[in-house]
Amino acid sequence: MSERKSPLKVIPSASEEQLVQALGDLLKRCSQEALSRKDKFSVGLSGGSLIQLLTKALKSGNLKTADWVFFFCDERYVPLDDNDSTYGAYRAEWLTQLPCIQESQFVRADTSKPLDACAADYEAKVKSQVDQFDLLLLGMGPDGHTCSLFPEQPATLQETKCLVIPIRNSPKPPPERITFTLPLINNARNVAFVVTGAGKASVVKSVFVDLDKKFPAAWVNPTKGQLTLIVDAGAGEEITALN
Ligand SMILES: O=C1O[C@H](COP(=O)(O)O)[C@@H](O)[C@H](O)[C@H]1O
Repeated sequence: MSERKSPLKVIPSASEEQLVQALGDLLKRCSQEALSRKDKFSVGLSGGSLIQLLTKALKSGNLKTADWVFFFCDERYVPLDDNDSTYGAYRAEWLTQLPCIQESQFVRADTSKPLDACAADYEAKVKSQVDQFDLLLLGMGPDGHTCSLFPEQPATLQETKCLVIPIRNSPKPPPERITFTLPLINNARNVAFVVTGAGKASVVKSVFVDLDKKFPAAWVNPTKGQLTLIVDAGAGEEITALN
C-alpha cells in the first residue's frame, strides 16, 4: 500500500448510457480547460473496450474536436490494416462515423520500422508536440495491466528515462507492442481509467482501494494531475467504500 499524490475521483455508472455520458463530460471539461490555455488539446488513447465507448461518447457528446490531437498510450506492433492495430480500429470507427475527426489528427506509431526504432521514433513524435498530456484515457485488463505494462514484466515499471518503450513477449497477443512508460503517464494533467465488466471487479478493488503494486495499473499515480476512475456497476461492485 502506498499513498496517492492526488485524490482519486470515482465516477460510478449504473448503465452504459451513464458511463458514455460521464466520458463525454470528462472530454468536454478537459478539452475546454486545455483550449483556454493553448491551441491544441492532447489526448492519449488506449485500445480494447475503450474504443467503442469513446466512439459512443464522441457521437452523442456534440463536442468540438477540431483542435484535438490523438496519440496512443500503447500500440500493437502490427501493420495498421491488421485487426489488432489500435490505430486501425480507431480509424475504422471514427473516420466512418465521426466526420468531424480527420486522419491528420492522429499521431500514430510507424510500425514499418524495427520495433526498437518504432518506440524511439514515437517518443520523438510525442516530445516534439507535447510537454504534458492534457488527458490520458486508460483501460485495464483483468490481470491489472494498463497500456502495455504487464504484471509479468515488472522491469518495465522501473523505467525512468524513456517515455515510450518496446515490449516483447506480451502475455496478451500480439506479443510485440510499444507503450508509454510511467514517467510520461504520471506527468499528465488528467489520467482517467475506464473499466467495465464484473470480471474486473476484484482487480479494480486491488488496484484502486488496496493500491496493490503487484498490478501495473496501481503504479499510475499522477504527480500533479487528477486521477479519475469511470466504472460500470459490474467493475465497481467491490469498491462501494470509494463511491
Ligand atoms: O491490450 C490492451 O488491453 C488493454 C485493456 O483492454 P480491455 O479490452 O480489457 O479494456 C488496453 O487498455 C490496451 O490499450 C490494449 O493494448
